[in-house]
Amino acid sequence: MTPAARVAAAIEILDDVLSGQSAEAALKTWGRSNRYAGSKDRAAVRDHVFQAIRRRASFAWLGGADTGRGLMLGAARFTGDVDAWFSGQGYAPPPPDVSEIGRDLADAPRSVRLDMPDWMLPYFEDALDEGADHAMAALQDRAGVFLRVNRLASDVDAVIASLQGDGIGAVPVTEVDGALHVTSNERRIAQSSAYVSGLVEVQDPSSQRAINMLSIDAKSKWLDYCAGGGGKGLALAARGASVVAYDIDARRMVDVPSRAARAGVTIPTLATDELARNAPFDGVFCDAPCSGCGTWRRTPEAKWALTPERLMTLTQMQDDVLTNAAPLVARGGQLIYATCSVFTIENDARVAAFLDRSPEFTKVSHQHIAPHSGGDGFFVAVLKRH
Ligand SMILES: C[S@@+](CC[C@H](N)C(=O)[O-])C[C@H]1O[C@@H](n2cnc3c(N)ncnc32)[C@H](O)[C@@H]1O
Repeated sequence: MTPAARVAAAIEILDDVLSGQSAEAALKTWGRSNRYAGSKDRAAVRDHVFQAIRRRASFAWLGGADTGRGLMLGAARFTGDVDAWFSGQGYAPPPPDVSEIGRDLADAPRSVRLDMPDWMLPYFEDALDEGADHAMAALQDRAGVFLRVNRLASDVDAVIASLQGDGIGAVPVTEVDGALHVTSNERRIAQSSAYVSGLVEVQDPSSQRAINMLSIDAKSKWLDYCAGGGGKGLALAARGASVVAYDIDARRMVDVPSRAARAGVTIPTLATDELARNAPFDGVFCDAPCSGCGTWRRTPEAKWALTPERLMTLTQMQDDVLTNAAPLVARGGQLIYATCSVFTIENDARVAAFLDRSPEFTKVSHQHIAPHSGGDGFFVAVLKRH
């Protein structure tokens, strides 16, 4: 496919997304009916689609319409590719006509320039003050790919050499021990021998930083309470903890046993009625359900889907998680509350409300990580039970 034909494909897919399909579903449907497209074409089309969703407001402003064509025309005006992408030759979309007037981004409202729903601006300002615009701007572009070196099985230098052998470039992330930034051929990771043999896991450096700051005694007993795919539990196990996993939706944990086996550890999964009999735990890690606003570079559709009502529902779920997890913590043990959000209402405010109703816990430390730190936005608080 020519670069312009890829843009034409992105326009078609974006129209499906704007009419309500998820980007993954729309990409899949397009892929099925365009089997001639090679892996590089598919990757390029996917990148166009996700970037247009990340920058939906500013691209629509520049392109003159909130449609597939408007967004890609805005993308072309943003990168200076209008003549190359919109030539009308071959499979290229037709050139812009007089009605498709672009507007100058300098004249756009701040929420459009930052590609953020208007109502969310105060939430970013409240949490990040001067850093708010910088954080929102960081969410306008694609995230990097990062790995966690499995310290039970290898070390940073050996992993970098192994990845190099598979043609993949990676460098250590400054200040996050054991984290690597993949600098080339990131799409080969899942086939690389380092990945297949469990020397690395894909994990954002902010999550790694949060686990690194915890004090974890060897063989101490930990519960990954909102386990999902088990990312946090795997990192806890790599620190020497003995880990079990729980998620209210057991189907989300389906990959936990195989990921654990690949990493050379065992992480049993528990059902709700098994929690109490396996308690108490030295540590309970609650990676709570949240807006995910710190990760919106990876999940840009979520940025446009969040509503004030949904945010309030999430805070209730966060309170429930803390309330239900607290009795599972041993006396002297740790309760960890984490989100991939930067909003105060999901972070400090939830911890404060929990401490108010739970006098047997005190806060030991907490960390806010903004999404312009190199990794995702993240929050972690360490609470101790007396
Ligand atoms: C942020 S995700 C977890 C991501 C996961 N820890 C990881 O590293 O990949 C939040 C998870 O919390 C689960 N969850 C929501 N409410 C819960 C509750 N009351 N108790 C336990 N898990 C809950 C959701 O099913 C979801 O899988």
